Amino acid sequence: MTRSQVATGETTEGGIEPVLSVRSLRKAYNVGRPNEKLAIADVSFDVAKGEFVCVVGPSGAGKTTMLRCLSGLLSPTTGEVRFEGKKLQAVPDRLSVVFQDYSRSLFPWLTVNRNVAVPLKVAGVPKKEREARIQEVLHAVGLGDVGKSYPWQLSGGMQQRVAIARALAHQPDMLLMDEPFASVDAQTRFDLEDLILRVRRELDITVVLVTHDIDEAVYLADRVVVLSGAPSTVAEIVDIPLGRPRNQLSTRSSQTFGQLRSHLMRLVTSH
Ligand SMILES: Nc1ncnc2c1ncn2[C@@H]1O[C@H](COP(=O)(O)OP(=O)(O)OP(=O)(O)O)[C@@H](O)[C@H]1O
Repeated sequence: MTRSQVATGETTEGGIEPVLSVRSLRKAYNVGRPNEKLAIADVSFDVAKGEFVCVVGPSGAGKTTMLRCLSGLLSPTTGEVRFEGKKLQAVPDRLSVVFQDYSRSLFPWLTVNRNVAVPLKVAGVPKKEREARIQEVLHAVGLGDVGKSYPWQLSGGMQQRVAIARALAHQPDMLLMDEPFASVDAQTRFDLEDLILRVRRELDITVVLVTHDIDEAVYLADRVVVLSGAPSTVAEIVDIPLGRPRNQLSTRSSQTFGQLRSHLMRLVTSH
């Protein structure tokens, strides 16, 4: 399947399914009540296996609402989301979500090892395998030696690494991330962006990441889905033809990066 086919949602004649398919997604809150609010009017796009797709849009465009619909945490009002060919009814096993607020997503009374173990215990992974996987994912996010610490003993960036490790522990095919680096300082943010690019490459996972930061979207993505203001539609799906691996200094200072950034900036501010 070519990139443009994925962007428009076509499948090839051979019928290769995208890993995630969003069709005519519409989401209203408080339907039938005086405070009914249409957050998403009509959004369609597909994500191919192994792709990194970022979603940007003006504040209040419905980015978080959309991500919740993509994860199965919220049901669309109309339209559908398919993950690995199946219509989403609940959060599927092969999908993990990382939210912005690590301080609320980690359990402060559990050590790092035990925080990462939670989804594995829920999934019934045997103790020995659980311990091996915890070591593996903590090592992958550069936290091999803090397993016995508590989250509150770690910096914000380290806590978000724990949240990422926990999301990776049950070996998802797809990672959904909602502003995952918004609560950390600029240098830590760059480190975490590079971390997620490396982990995604090493573990061969598909990523959809919502961000309000256009530079971050261009730096990370293969394609960027730009939402219009609420109630949102897709303003444009922009290909990011920057090579990989990317580098915080050289990629961000390239001419192509600057052109893509300006184009996206115009799209987001004009909607
Ligand atoms: N639980 C809810 N009940 C009612 N309205 C909601 C609810 N959650 C979100 N909304 C409304 O839906 C619209 C989209 O909100 P959402 O948080 O998805 O946007 P966003 O693009 O993520 O915003 P931001 O960039 O500011 O984080 C907003 O007008 C918001 O007030």
